[in-house]
Amino acid sequence: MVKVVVCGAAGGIGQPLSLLLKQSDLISHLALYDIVNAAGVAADLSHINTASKVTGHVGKDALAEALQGAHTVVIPAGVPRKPGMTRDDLFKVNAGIVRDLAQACAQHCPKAFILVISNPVNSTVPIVCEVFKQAGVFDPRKVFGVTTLDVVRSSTFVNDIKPQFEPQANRITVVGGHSGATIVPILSQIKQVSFTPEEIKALTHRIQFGGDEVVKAKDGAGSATLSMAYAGARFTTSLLEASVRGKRGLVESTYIHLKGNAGAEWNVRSTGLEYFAQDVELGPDGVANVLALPDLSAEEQALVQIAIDELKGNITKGVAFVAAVPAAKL
Ligand SMILES: NC(=O)c1ccc[n+]([C@@H]2O[C@H](COP(=O)([O-])OP(=O)(O)OC[C@H]3O[C@@H](n4cnc5c(N)ncnc54)[C@H](O)[C@@H]3O)[C@@H](O)[C@H]2O)c1
Ligand SMILES: O=C(O)C[C@H](O)C(=O)O
Repeated sequence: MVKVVVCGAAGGIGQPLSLLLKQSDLISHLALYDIVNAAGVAADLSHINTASKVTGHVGKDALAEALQGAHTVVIPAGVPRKPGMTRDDLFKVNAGIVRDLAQACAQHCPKAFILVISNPVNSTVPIVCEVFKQAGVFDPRKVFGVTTLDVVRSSTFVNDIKPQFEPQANRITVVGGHSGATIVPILSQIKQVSFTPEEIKALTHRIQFGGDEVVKAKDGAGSATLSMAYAGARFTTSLLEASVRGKRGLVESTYIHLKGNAGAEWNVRSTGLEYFAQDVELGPDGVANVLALPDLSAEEQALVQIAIDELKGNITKGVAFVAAVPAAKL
């Protein structure tokens, strides 16, 4: 029995993500939770003739029942950006939403994998970890900031200027975090095609600010939802393949709590950070091994340093929020 819960399932990401997860034969129960409309989304998806059962759970009183027995909880709950906003501007609304959902997870499914999509990811992942630490149930192998969209964009944008680069076949490591300058794609890894320094600069900038392209094009109607649903389903599927099916060698870039994860000592030493996005090998219990950073060009080293400086503030902000305003018992 593999129960996957989507918190924020009626939203712009939640609906297409739930549709994609309904197609997975790794999931036997898909539980859709939201403060509105989850019953309708669940009724709709439940008519699809794939193996999983779908249930809808609406409002805070239904959260415990949604989370009970969860193997994996995916969290895209919260408000998206409008033009002119940074992801950090979302903190004042989303921090409390994520903290309370994390508290409920710590209480009702403490062993579940928690996949955080809600922005600002650089701070919301520390919020989840701090809540789990307070509850005495924290396992650093099991909490993930979903940064897969940066990886997906990297392959797509490289292919846009180098058509011979196959975007499906080639995964690019993206390290750091998930916002602007904290997103550092390691383009020097790419050996199939070559770039001029100007191309590297332009590509890096486009990947770092890819989210802004969508926010601008949607013009007040939100941020990336469909590409995010694709990326979220890809990460969830990789994790399920590793943890349920026992598939080995699956690697994804993801933002994690470094300390307590195998292989992360090097990253802790080189970044001085508690959290960092990096390639990890997934296994039966989540993070099996944090891979060492690949060799970086001088430009990438400078970008990582900029990311580290910004991440420090993002992490401290999330940790301080939980210390100042502990989650309410649900
Ligand atoms: N990690 C990434 O790469 C990435 C990519 C795109 C968007 N995002 C973030 O994902 C979040 C959601 O984006 P969206 O476009 O789906 O927004 P949306 O407004 O369309 O949907 C959000 C959903 O969350 C629900 N919600 C609000 N409070 C809730 C609560 N307490 N419990 C459960 N559900 C709750 C809302 O009812 C809504 O259905 C935003 O914070 C956005 O910035 C992250
Ligand atoms: O840009 C955003 O605010 C949403 C998301 O983080 C993205 O990268 O598309």
